[in-house]
Amino acid sequence: MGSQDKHQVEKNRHFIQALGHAWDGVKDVVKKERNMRFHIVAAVLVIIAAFLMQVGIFEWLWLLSAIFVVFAAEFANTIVEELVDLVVHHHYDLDAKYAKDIAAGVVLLAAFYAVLVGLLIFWPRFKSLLGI
Ligand SMILES: Nc1ncnc2c1ncn2[C@@H]1O[C@H](COP(=O)(O)OP(=O)(O)OP(=O)(O)O)[C@@H](O)[C@H]1O
Repeated sequence: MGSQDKHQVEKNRHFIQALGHAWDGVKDVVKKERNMRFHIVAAVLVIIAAFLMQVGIFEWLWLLSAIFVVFAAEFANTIVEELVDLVVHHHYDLDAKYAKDIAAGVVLLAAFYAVLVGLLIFWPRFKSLLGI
């Protein structure tokens, strides 16, 4: 973990310290989770496409919301994975499997939602670009 206060267990003393720990959390998820890096690449591609196709303000809102829903789902999934591993220490456990599979399901649903939003916004533009 990236924190400078490696052994801190008491509450944060000030906002900047809390912000530092929150930023460490974001960096850790990006560093440790391959899927998170995949989501970031996909989000950058969507943002480039949205710029190129000059989508409107409400379409930007839908796209950005979909991106953040996927990011939030991946963060929630990582929290569940870390907590389960903390409790069962990598031993096989049916409840652990249940919790992790549900957490992964949340990411799947979020990704499905994002693909749907992307299709609704980009498909009509692709169609007119391709002349079909
Ligand atoms: N302790 C456990 N007991 C039982 N099943 C487990 C356990 N740990 C993981 N699994 C099973 O393995 C799957 C993948 O585990 P885990 O999510 O830890 O790995 P991952 O591939 O790194 O996930 P992600 O791709 O979301 O980061 C889980 O969805 C679950 O089905």
